[in-house]
Amino acid sequence: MSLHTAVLKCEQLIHRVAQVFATSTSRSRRLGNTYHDLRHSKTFLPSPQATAPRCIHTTAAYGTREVSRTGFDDYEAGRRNFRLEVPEYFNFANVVDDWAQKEKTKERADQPALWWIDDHGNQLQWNFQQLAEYSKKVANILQASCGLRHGDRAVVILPRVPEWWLVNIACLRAGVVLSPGTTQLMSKDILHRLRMSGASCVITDDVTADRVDQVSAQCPDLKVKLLVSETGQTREGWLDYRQLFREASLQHEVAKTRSLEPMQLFFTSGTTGAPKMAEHTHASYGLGHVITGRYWLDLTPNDVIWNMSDTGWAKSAYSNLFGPWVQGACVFIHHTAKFDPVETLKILSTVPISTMCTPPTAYRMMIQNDLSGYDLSRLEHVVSAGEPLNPEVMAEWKAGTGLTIREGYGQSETCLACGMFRCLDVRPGSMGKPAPGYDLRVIDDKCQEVQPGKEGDLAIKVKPQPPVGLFTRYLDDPVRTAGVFRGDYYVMGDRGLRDEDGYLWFVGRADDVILSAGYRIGPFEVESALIEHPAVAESAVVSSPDHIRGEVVKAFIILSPSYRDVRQTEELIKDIQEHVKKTTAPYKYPRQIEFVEELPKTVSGKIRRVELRTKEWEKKS
Ligand SMILES: Nc1ncnc2c1ncn2[C@@H]1O[C@H](COP(=O)(O)OP(=O)(O)OP(=O)(O)O)[C@@H](O)[C@H]1O
Repeated sequence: MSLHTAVLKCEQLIHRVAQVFATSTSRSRRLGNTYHDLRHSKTFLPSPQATAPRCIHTTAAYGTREVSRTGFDDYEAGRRNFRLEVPEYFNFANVVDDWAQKEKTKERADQPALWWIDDHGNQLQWNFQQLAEYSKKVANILQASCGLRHGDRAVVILPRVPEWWLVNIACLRAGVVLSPGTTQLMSKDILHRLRMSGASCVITDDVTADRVDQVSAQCPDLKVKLLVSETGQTREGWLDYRQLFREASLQHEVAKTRSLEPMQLFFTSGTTGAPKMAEHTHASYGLGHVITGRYWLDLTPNDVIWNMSDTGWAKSAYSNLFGPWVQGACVFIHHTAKFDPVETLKILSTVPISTMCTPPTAYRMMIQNDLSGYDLSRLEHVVSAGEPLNPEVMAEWKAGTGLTIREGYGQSETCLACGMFRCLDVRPGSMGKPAPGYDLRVIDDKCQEVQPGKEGDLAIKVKPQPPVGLFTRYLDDPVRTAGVFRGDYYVMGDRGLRDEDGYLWFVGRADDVILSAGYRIGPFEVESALIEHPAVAESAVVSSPDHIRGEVVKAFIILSPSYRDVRQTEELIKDIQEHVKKTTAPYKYPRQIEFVEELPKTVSGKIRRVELRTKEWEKKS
């Protein structure tokens, strides 16, 4: 099947996505701009009509559904009718080119596809035509200057600069397999990634270039280094992206990539141990994220989405690239070193962002502020993923903004596997229902589905067919790959349960579940109870060894600002414990509490309970 006939056979998708996958057109338009001109250019601002429609928040309670604009209105029927057919050849760069073509023919309004700002007041907006053209130049840099060939691998470690998006699309165009990394990586991590991925090229900025140079001699596969300097500097042993960009040709033919050949390699967050390298194909992420963009994010070409994920994680591919652009939406980026809740709220008040995707931690920090002081009326759809979302946080956000946060659940190994889709009545604390195309179940050790209300392993049925979005393997690690499959299932490493109505509830990562005196206790439930206490800003709950119960629940707590100077900590501990006993089943209350200034987190902001637990057990062994 050719690209032209690559069609998503989902009832509601057929018309639209068939157009998206239609022929790409190669065009040539002279660009007089240098890089710096581009960065500071204000090409256009979306007209008021082009911004997302204002939402009238009529949902007084969580129970009310919202009208989905692009996804489905009837969950069961939508799932039943969903088909995602994989053609023999597929390349997402053609989707970008197709939107570019639609802009020319006015089928898509002339509005940004990428809207970028930084902390210094710089702003940039590119439409799909510009994205298509600039990424063709970068594809030529990769092939002609870096000497990369179809199938070669490149590690890309860039902060949230516009070049990250160009390099992503350029790698697709050239058939180069991209492995993204976060700028927080140090030399040792970079060495590990370069070696594990076998990359022949590294693309990075000034800061990380230093770290690469400390280890590059130990990477025999690494042939070429491409510097994307923010300051315009050059560096010995590195190709200069800026210079090459100015000279690169605009003519480029998209590589003919098979749907099932490797496209990207993602390192997992390392929440539970050393990061694993999950391999995805052109189809698994390029096509699989139709579910993310259309059904969960519910995006249209008129939407502006802000996903705050770091460029180094799979989540960025979810909601910063494939999900939005398959729908023709605009990706908004704020290039900043650190998440600042007040700055975030200010941006939401001034930029017409319609859809926000951010982890629970960010919501937890934002609700510490008086939300009524910000005009958040343009926000229409808000989602959360990466960690479980506490119902208390949801309630406070709802009280302050009128908006319901809808959860999504997925991994680097998958696309969105489960979500609180807009057509579903929300149940706070639940992750929603399985995504279209995903047969996500709760199973026991013998691969039998467990009864509603009973805890088990969250697992995706992969036989007779795995869902399109599933990874192919952990690179060069057949043992680990085999270890995550059980019978007909891919076992996700998380524990959960399903209620009578088919909603899924996250209990905890398999390793984080606490076994105390015969009870199984998920940390999330205890943390959700704790955060309802006014003294608790954030917490992490782990097991601690106990000679009678085997293990007990221990909570590490960051106090909220008004409690930081409290002296009677014993009294406060008792009060918090009593509160938990009243809020959830008493056996779950934390018998031990320790107040801390901060919690260990992965660079993607997830709490590393494994670190606290290990220290706890080492301390007492
Ligand atoms: N909505 C959610 N609720 C609860 N947990 C979630 C949610 N979304 C994602 N997660 C957690 O994040 C995990 C996926 O994250 P990711 O692929 O980045 O790697 P990781 O599991 O954090 O790291 P590692 O596998 O290296 O330990 C899921 O398996 C789950 O544990």
